[in-house]
Amino acid sequence: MDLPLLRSTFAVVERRAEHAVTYFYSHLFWRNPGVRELFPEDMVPQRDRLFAALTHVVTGLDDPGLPAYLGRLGRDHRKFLATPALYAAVGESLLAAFAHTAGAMWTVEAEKAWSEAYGLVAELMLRGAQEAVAAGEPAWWDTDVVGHRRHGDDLAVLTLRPRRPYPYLPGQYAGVSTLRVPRVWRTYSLGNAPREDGTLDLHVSRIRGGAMSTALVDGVRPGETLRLSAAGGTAVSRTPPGALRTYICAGTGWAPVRALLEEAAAHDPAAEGRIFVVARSREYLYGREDLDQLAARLPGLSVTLITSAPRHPRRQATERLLTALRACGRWADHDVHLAGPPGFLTEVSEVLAELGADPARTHHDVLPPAGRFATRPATRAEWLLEPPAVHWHDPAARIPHEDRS
Ligand SMILES: NC(=O)C1=CN([C@@H]2O[C@H](COP(=O)(O)OP(=O)(O)OC[C@H]3O[C@@H](n4cnc5c(N)ncnc54)[C@H](O)[C@@H]3O)[C@@H](O)[C@H]2O)C=CC1
Repeated sequence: MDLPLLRSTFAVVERRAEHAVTYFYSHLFWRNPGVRELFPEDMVPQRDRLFAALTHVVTGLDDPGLPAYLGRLGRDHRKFLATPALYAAVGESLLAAFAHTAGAMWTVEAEKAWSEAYGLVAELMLRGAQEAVAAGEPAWWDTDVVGHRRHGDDLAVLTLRPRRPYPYLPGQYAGVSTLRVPRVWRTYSLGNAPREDGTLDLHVSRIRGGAMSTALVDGVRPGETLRLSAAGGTAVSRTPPGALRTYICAGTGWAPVRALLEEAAAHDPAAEGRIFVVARSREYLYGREDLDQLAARLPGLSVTLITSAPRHPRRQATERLLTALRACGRWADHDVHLAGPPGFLTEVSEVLAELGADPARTHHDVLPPAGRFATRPATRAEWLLEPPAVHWHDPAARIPHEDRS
């Protein structure tokens, strides 16, 4: 495959990404009546996602990990009802959009290189999907909502009972979809270690204008059905029994940490280390009872709760956390588990590295990809060639202007 040619044409297309994406979707929907209904109503996040995904593929074409990644992606895309015919239609429209946007750069060689590259991507994704079918894995898991507990105006913990066994590890996340917001999938961490009755918790923080989080916090009620996609994420426990560890979470980042603590309480109750729970204010420190109970089962872990002072911006809590982390020692000996808003993860990881924590032992979910569109919140949709990273929503999207700092 002609990588330099792929990259040089992509660089040209990328400069007119907005135009290319508009052309791509218009072409796709015009040529394939019926396909529009497979996509969410709000297409704006789709546009960002498409280019984030293309960037990932183009930059990673020579990455030996790409086939496995694309296989997982294909397996996951069954939830979007992605058929081989749809993969072919997407490829055709993508090439048409590139040809239109790249102008004089779109030579016969460039078209051949892109056609081959897309063919390979589609083949690897479809193979992943076929393997999942062969293994008997469903495209998604239907679950019944059996509990819905509010914590203040913006937070809710939903309890779901999957209708068939749902495999996952503590610390992982799942795509979630509700018919209240058709065809939209959002990622949420699973808030408990697997239970005997199979139920699992989602912790949801409402974002302003966020259709999915608003539906889950305000709308969804027990008795309704939610769909879950296959669990993903590598921020699972790798700490050997007895080794030191630190758990740091902010906001609903408490969910995966809670799951990891449940796992530790069951299998490694003598674990030693520390837990830091950060929230924008005392009212947002939800789940205190659970934390107290888990702390009692894990007496070797010290617990520190950190919030912003009343009427102070929410990020003051992060500054307070960083002060507390600087006062701790032996970072090189600790496995660290981090969960929370993307900006929080970036800032805390950097400080931890400065303090001597080993980045290879600092575990958190992948951050949203950097790039041209990265500053826009990608909140409510996923589709073919979704971006590589989990799109935790951008908390800035829900901070009122007067509270930004
Ligand atoms: N596995 C993971 O990493 C998980 C991540 N999340 C993400 O965590 C966030 C939770 O949202 P909320 O509960 O509403 O939290 P929030 O918006 O109330 O933030 C909680 C605290 O995080 C810190 N923070 C927020 N934005 C920051 C930034 N840009 N830089 C530094 N510190 C920052 C502040 O101290 C704030 O008080 C969402 O973005 C969600 O997508 C949620 C669950 C799991």
